[in-house]
Amino acid sequence: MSQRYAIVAATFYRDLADRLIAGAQASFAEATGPEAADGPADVYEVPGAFELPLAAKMAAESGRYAGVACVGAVIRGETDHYDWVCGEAARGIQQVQLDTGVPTSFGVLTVDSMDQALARSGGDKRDSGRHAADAVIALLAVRRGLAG
Ligand SMILES: Nc1c(NC[C@H](O)[C@H](O)[C@H](O)CO)[nH]c(=O)[nH]c1=O
Ligand SMILES: CC(=O)[C@@H](O)COP(=O)(O)O
Repeated sequence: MSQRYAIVAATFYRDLADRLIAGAQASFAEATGPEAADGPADVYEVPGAFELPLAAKMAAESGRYAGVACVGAVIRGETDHYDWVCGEAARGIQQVQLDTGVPTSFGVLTVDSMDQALARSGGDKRDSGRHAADAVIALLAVRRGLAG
């Protein structure tokens, strides 16, 4: 039975979420191979990045997934709301993986503009969705290495 993964996506910016999900799915599919014909990752959606940690915790504790990739985009506005959303998403996601031992990655764009977000979701800068899945795969490889 090939490993299964969860992608938890904040859809505050729908188009950016779709780009990030596609990147994560591509990475998980490459890691799993063709046996998972319907794709090795299940996608769960939440309204915004602030909800990512609890959804990731639910997925990690379900026992169904080898790892969880969290994706989303937070774009700075006029107030300090950006700081609170980003900070709590990052802190919460990190706590999930430390508490559960299930690799749970941070693929949340924290940017000042839509252009910056587009460039980092499969544009000319990077694909943070793919990187989030890559990080899950890498942590699972560390565990396999330690298991001998
Ligand atoms: N401004 C952005 C948000 N804000 C919403 C919060 O994440 C949260 O859903 C709300 O406070 C209710 O708890 N979320 C993003 O993902 N991106 C943003 O730019
Ligand atoms: C990141 C945010 O929450 C942001 O979109 C909110 O915008 P504002 O700070 O102008 O209220």
